[in-house]
Amino acid sequence: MAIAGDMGRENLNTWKNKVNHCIDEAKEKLFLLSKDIWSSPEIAYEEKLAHDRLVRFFSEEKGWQVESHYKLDTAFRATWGPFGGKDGDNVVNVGFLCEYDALPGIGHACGHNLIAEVGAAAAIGLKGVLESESNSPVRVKVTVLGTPAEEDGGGKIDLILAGAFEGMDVVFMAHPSQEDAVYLPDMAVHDVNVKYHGKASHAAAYPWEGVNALDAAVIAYNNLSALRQQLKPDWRLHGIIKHGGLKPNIIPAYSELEFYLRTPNRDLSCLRAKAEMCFRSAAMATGCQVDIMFAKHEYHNILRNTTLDQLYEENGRTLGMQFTTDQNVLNTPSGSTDFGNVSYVVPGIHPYFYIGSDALNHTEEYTAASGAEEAQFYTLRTAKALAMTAVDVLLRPDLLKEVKEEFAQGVFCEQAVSKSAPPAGAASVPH
Ligand SMILES: NCCCC[C@H](NC(=O)CCN)C(=O)O
Repeated sequence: MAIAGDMGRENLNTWKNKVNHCIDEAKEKLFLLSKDIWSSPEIAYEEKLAHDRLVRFFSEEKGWQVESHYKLDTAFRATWGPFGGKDGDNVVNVGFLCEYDALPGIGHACGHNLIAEVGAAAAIGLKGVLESESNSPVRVKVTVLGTPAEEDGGGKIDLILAGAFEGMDVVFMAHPSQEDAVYLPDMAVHDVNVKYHGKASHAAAYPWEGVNALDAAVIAYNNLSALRQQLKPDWRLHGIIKHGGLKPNIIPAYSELEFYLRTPNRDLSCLRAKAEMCFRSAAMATGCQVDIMFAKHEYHNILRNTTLDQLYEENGRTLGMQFTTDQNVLNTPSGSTDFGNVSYVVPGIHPYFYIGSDALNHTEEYTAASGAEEAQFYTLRTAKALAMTAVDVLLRPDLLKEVKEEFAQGVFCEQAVSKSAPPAGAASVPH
């Protein structure tokens, strides 16, 4: 790949070193930011303190235009630039995403405080080098988007629909994990909430008068467990009973289930239809009424951009990252993310990073690891690799074009696959 105009490899390296220097200079305030978010965990769409803390962080930095409550109550946007290039040049808008929602009950067990820190650090690093190198060959704008509600709901999808990603050329974020990995296969997911309505009665004196909603939930749960054997190995179906009654001697008049349905690509219709039959048949068996409510948004799988992946990997290696080569890890579904939907509207990457602990995400041990000082080295190293990748995109001519061409091709192929899939609905469920 060529390197911009008269800017040779040496210049590219100078820029990258400067990015790293700027991030290192800010490390104390970045740790404070992350620690504050970690100390007051808030669940999806309720991240008021995290929102305020991030807004304060960018307001205290020079030169950022900060919009609090940007399109969503707990979203924000901070922009800097355009800067460099020549008046009238096309502006390259580089986006960094911050997540900051926690899980109910166990705090920042997925390390989203570190995701916020990575986004902030990478943006500061990129701005720092652009400011200090007055000879940027391209006109650049840096956008930080605070995206709430990844664990539940899909804040990024709300923001896509509200136009928040329009005009962005490329977008970066990274997610804490057990290893450094440029890409792990995140799956499409659709959440479903199911309510059974029965009839209460004295469970010993006149049980025949009751209609047992807990039985419906249990039958549905078992139906889905039986279905699991017939699913493809890389599909996932799992859930909880959220409400199962009030007391053993009251036949439960109400029960509630919450399930996640996941497949490796965007077409969830087959799994959705199969699950729906499991829920409905449980209602029939018990005589309950059932309400099946699929979530407003489906998350898509991540559309990969290998051009960006390779750059990130090269940059990560220069910083000492050892990317996993374990095929089990690389090929096993790693959950889901609303970044999947972003990856279909803007080219981007969502690498995973080691945080200095073998604890597994969504455990109390991971919560502890996400708040520990030991995670800082790895978090800032990840931010550096992302910002260095942004530098590549800005300084190497034709690279952005390549990134965009791969993106367009990927979207086109995915659409072709979706169109050839059978229509959604129970009638199309294969046996
Ligand atoms: N409501 C469904 C969203 C679940 C998102 C969650 N995300 C992560 O764990 C991030 C790592 N991929 C999940 O997959 O359960």
